[in-house]
Amino acid sequence: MIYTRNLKKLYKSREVETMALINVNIDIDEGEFVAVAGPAGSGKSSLFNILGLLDTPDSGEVFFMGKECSRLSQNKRISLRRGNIGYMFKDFNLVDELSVYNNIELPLLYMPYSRKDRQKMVSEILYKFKLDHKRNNYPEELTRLQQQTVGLARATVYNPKLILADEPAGSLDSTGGGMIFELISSVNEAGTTVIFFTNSISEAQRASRIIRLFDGHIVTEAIQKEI
Ligand SMILES: Nc1ncnc2c1ncn2[C@@H]1O[C@H](COP(=O)(O)OP(=O)(O)OP(=O)(O)O)[C@@H](O)[C@H]1O
Repeated sequence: MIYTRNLKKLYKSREVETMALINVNIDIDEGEFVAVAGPAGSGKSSLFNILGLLDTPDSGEVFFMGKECSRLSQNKRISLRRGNIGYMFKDFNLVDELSVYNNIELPLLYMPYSRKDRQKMVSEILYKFKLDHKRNNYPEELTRLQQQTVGLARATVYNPKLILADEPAGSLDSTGGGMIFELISSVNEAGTTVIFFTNSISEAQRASRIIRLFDGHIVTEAIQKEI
């Protein structure tokens, strides 16, 4: 599904150079549920952005669905990720001015779906995630768990092949975190590959496999349980 070869990411400012990723090699198969775990500054966001085709490495390669993407133009990366990759962000990233329904519909507006198809897709996911009664509410009227559930609904409404989630429970209490991980697991069980990024080992243990990052390196990989 997605794999990398000798990824390097370097940030340069006038005074300092930071190696955010150093020779990162990962292989993720279709249908896997993988956690990338590491402390602050270990390179998780850099890897999220590169695996999500939002950014490119300074060297090394990224293969997504059989295609090498590290040197693709921005437009080509946009068309490859559109419909294929769903993103969940730590701070939800919902549009405050849009209702729950319109937030979830938003990515579909950039894809070739008719209005009728969009209505069907959004209604189905609202029902599935038990958000139907909130369809006309705005983000500020929701609990944090409901906001993150809308974030997951928006990431999955077009049935992407891969979901990338950056600290999906980072803004939630442990009960809310447990509930969002149950929903993410259900999306994975339905066939979507999931990679989530976390600084919490107990959260990482919800995955089938943990990839540990430390100072831009992969430290160990552990199979947690049979898939
Ligand atoms: N735009 C940038 N300019 C300069 N340095 C950066 C930039 N982005 C990240 N870094 C540095 O690269 C390293 C890896 O950062 P990254 O954000 O990928 O790690 P992280 O594990 O996601 O951390 P956090 O959990 O704090 O978000 C850190 O040392 C960070 O300070």
